[in-house]
Amino acid sequence: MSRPVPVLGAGGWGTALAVAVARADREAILWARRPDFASRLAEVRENREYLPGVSLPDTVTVTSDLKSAVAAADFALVVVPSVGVPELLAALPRELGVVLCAKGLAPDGGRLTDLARELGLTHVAVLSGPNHAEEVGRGLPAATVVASADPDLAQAVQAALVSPALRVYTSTDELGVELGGVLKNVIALAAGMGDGLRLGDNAKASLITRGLREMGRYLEALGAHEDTVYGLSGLGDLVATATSRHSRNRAAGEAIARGESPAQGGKVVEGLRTAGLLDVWATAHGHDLPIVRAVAKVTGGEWTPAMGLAHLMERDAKPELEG
Ligand SMILES: NC(=O)c1ccc[n+]([C@@H]2O[C@H](COP(=O)([O-])OP(=O)(O)OC[C@H]3O[C@@H](n4cnc5c(N)ncnc54)[C@H](O)[C@@H]3O)[C@@H](O)[C@H]2O)c1
Ligand SMILES: O=P(O)(O)OC[C@H](O)CO
Repeated sequence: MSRPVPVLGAGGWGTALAVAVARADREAILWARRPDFASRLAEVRENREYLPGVSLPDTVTVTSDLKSAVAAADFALVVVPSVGVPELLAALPRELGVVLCAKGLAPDGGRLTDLARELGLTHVAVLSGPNHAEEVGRGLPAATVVASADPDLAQAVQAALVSPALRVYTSTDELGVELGGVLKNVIALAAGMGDGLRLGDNAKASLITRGLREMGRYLEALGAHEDTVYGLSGLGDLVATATSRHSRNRAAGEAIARGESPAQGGKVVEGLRTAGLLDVWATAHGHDLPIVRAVAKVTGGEWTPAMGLAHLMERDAKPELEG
């Protein structure tokens, strides 16, 4: 019999993934950090704070006891915001497989997969794609990618999630899949700023296209497969996030451009943290990421959104395919 799948983190995405596991005819153990929150969720069977309107199936159990949640598992889905990933990974048994689902960076601006390995975890995978929790939780059709250097782990995760509502692909390009999800949040913030400034459809399409190019250049320079950026974790997630009414990153960008707070009701907006980390890291390593630079300057309070726009529009004219 298949073992239950621990889903560590009971925000919107963790809750939707636990429901997806149940839909794949597997038992899920949903771990929430706060005992009172876990008790309420176990009783009410609906995550009213982070994913209202989605009922937890009977095959999802809820706990705040991390040790018991992972005790019988081969692997766990790690679904807390990137800022909480180091502490959570440090508390897990070294032999456990970890599937990193956060679309963010480690505190030093590096990759969460590298951090996991530095902590002695050797079975590592990432899960990423155009996957708004609000839709996956409701069983609307979606596709996603699990990438790992360990093909057995990737296939085990695929089997634990695949259902008629969720098509799960595998990939060996862990770096490309991981960083696609990280970068698209920053481009989505820029798209939201464009919405807030009422820049129109041409601007949105141009930003997505040049954003994809910026992502592709960066990923390839770091060693990703050249096609990964055109897959679900790259183009797919960029489109889903830059255009969706569900996206917190897009909505945060729109709020900034309107002079409002980017906060999204206590829900994580990864791009706000990523933009600055990525700008510093990319600049230190000699990469030119103009959209990331503009978003980092705006979210860091140094530039207005209009200055960010000017930074992008007034760059030197050049051939499209050159950089
Ligand atoms: N929401 C989505 O549609 C979606 C889809 C794919 C990926 N993601 C990614 O998944 C990650 C989690 O996002 P989410 O939407 O579930 O977030 P969320 O804002 O809905 O919820 C965050 C959850 O994590 C908990 N949390 C916060 N800090 C923590 C810490 N230090 N340790 C343990 N738990 C902590 C919160 O209490 C809450 O339960 C993010 O990196 C996000 O980019 C989200
Ligand atoms: O709501 P966002 O902007 O964090 O995006 C959620 C997912 O990453 C979309 O795939």
